[in-house]
Amino acid sequence: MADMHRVKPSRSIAKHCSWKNRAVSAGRTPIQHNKKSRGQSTRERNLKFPATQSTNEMDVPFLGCWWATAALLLGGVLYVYLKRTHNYWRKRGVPYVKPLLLFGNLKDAMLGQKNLGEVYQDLYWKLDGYRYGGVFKFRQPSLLVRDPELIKTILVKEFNSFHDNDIESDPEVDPLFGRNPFVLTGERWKKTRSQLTPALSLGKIKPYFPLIAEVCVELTHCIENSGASGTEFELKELCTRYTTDVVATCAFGIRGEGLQDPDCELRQIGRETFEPSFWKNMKVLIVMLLPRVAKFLKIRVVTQKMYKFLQRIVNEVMEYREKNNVIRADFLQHLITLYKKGGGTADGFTEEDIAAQASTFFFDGYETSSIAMAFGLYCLAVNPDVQTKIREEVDSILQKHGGELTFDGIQEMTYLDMALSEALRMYPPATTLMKVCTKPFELETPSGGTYEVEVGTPVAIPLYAIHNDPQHYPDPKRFDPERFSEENKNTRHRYSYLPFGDGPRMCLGFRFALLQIKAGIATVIFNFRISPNKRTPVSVIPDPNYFMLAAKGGLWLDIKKRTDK
Ligand code: HEM
Repeated sequence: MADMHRVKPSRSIAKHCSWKNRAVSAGRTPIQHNKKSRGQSTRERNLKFPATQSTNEMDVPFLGCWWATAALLLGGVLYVYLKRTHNYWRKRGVPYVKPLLLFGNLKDAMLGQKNLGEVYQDLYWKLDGYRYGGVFKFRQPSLLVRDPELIKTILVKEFNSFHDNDIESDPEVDPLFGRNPFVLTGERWKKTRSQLTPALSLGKIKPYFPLIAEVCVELTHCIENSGASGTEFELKELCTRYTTDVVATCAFGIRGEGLQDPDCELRQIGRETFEPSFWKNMKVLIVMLLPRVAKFLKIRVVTQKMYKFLQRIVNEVMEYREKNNVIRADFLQHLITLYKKGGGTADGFTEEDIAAQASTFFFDGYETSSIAMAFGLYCLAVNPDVQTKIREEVDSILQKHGGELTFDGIQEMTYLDMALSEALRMYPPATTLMKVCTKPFELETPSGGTYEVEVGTPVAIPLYAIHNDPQHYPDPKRFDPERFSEENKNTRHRYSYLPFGDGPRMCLGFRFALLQIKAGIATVIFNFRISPNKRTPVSVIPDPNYFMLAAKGGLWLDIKKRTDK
């Protein structure tokens, strides 16, 4: 609470007084200066002039003075510009966290000292006791929302006032990412969302399941045949190779090779985009936090090399299917159907849209899912009793379905569902929802007045902080799947759990994500035993150089073949 500013009328008098005192002491400065200038100013005393000087020689210090004055003036203007917004929340009677001059409240994220989720968690606690408060995204005032009921209002009830995500990408500059529903706004978002939604309903993803099951077989082979020192694996890397292959087969219609070859082309593309590094993180943070700067600097999330690669594979597969009359139950087929219906016109669904939306699957789906799967397995390794319970569930359901991993079987694994929900609570891959106000909206201030959220105001919903708040989840660091039993779920506010967001902009691929993650975890638990080793972190430290949530140093553990099957 130390650096949080609350608006209390009685304090404003004190503030006036200190302001007045400063003005008086400032008034003294010229007098002191005049005293000094009776003789020589410090600057003059430090300058050594020759006994006789021409006027031209005298120009040098004069020029120096000129530049110094200009620099001072410029610095002053910049200072005023950066500082100008700092009164924003105080003037509106909104509790807020005191900003720093350049970074606002995001210094630790921008300097790679803390993960963005942790930065928003710190701000969340500084605003403890309030439903919402003001923070600063650099110099831009933005809202941080704490109260689940208010979150529901923003995401669902008053969706029209918070319609868009706080991110911008120009399709002209970044043709693939610029078409991603996550960055689209207004009518264009609505149209694209309605085109893609049918392909990701529970009924529509059921036919994808045999493709996922094939990758699960590859996953088993991969674990049996590799691993540093035989049994040691880094979970995030292993799970990313799995989700790379699932995306390859379901979204691009090709056989993935990530589990066979960790350096296959699609995995390289993924690494180029997502592997934690200070500069990559900086690029993505600029796109996420300073969308206008990103637009001005023409920063691309999808590099030219990736763009060409993704475009090429989509074109090749389309050509092959066209020539050979192949129709396959996958996401790409859905996109091809949309293209054919739209006639490929600029107004309809174009060829570039096919590549863009197949890439959406890749960019929005594969990394988030591999993070969730890795944390899910980590939680089971360090909680062997839960692992045993899940193994019993998987064994009995597989037996019921003739020893096969099936779509229906996965839906019956209720304890696995509870355990994965708990892992997503503790470690939500997307740590913060970033919305923007699109229509003025009134909020009550703590003093009983009102404040109108202005169009363009960013709104942060800090999922990582809310999911780890003991008020919603007592003893939040304890992994306890029972929190997600039907009975226990009903004891807390629904909007205190949002790993996939909610409302009309909720994650489009959440059903698919849960399906592929559960299939992957069930495969590992059915075939192997997983246990911590010397390198397994006792507690997870979020990687500061990563815009999502990943464990610094990785999630290492042992995976050994089951002998009791
Ligand atoms: C565990 C895995 C995943 C997590 C944790 C996750 C999380 C999220 C979150 C938090 C959002 C923002 C929701 C909001 O603003 O309310 C989102 C949006 C989105 N996700 Fe996911 N996601 C996952 C997997 C996937 C997959 C597999 C796909 C694709 C098949 C996908 C596609 C999308 C799309 C297209 C959006 C933008 C939706 C819109 O703005 O209309 N996600 N996701």
